[in-house]
Amino acid sequence: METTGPGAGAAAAPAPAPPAATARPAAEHAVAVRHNFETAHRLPHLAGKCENLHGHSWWAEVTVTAPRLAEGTVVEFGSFKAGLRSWIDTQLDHGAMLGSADPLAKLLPDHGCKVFRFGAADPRPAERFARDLAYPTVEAVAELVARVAADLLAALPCAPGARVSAVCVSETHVNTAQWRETAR
Ligand SMILES: Nc1nc2c(c(=O)[nH]1)N=C([C@H](O)[C@H](O)COP(=O)(O)OP(=O)(O)OP(=O)(O)O)CN2
Repeated sequence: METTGPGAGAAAAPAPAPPAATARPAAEHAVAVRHNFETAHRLPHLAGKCENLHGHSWWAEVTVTAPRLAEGTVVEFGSFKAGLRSWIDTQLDHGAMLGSADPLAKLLPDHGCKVFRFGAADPRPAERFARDLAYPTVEAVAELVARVAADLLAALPCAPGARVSAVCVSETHVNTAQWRETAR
């Protein structure tokens, strides 16, 4: 009978635990695109000067992240930018972003003005992205752009696991808001 060697005496050491299913990769790739738009907004729920209809030169930066590349890219810049720019220019640029409860949201379109409504119970197709966002604060605009960008990305060829992970929107040189992905 064998009395020495592996397996004899003390119990075998437990096998190392497999990586947790939720483990994040050690590194990821991220690309970002920017676009600007000239758009008015009004925040009647905030006291002060933002109750006035006023305009800003807005910038939006959208970051797309993926754990690995496909054909060397996360997503091809040109096609992603084309979709993002087209949506922003059509829906927001040289228009006004207003809460649907704002009387101007009814008045301005009656006078031929371009209006994008936040919190609309009867949204146009593009306004559905902002249906649960009551007023066009910078924070809400960042969340809107994140939803629009995710919708555009879903229709494009891109790397496996590619997703919109962050959006930064600025209304002035000193006022910015970031939307960031948390749970995955
Ligand atoms: N958390 C938020 N606060 C404010 C928002 C917002 O979207 N989210 N928006 C505004 C107004 O839109 C306003 O245009 C900006 O206000 P404010 O920074 O106070 O105004 P100025 O740009 O004139 O300020 P400076 O002093 O010139 O920096 C308000 N708050």
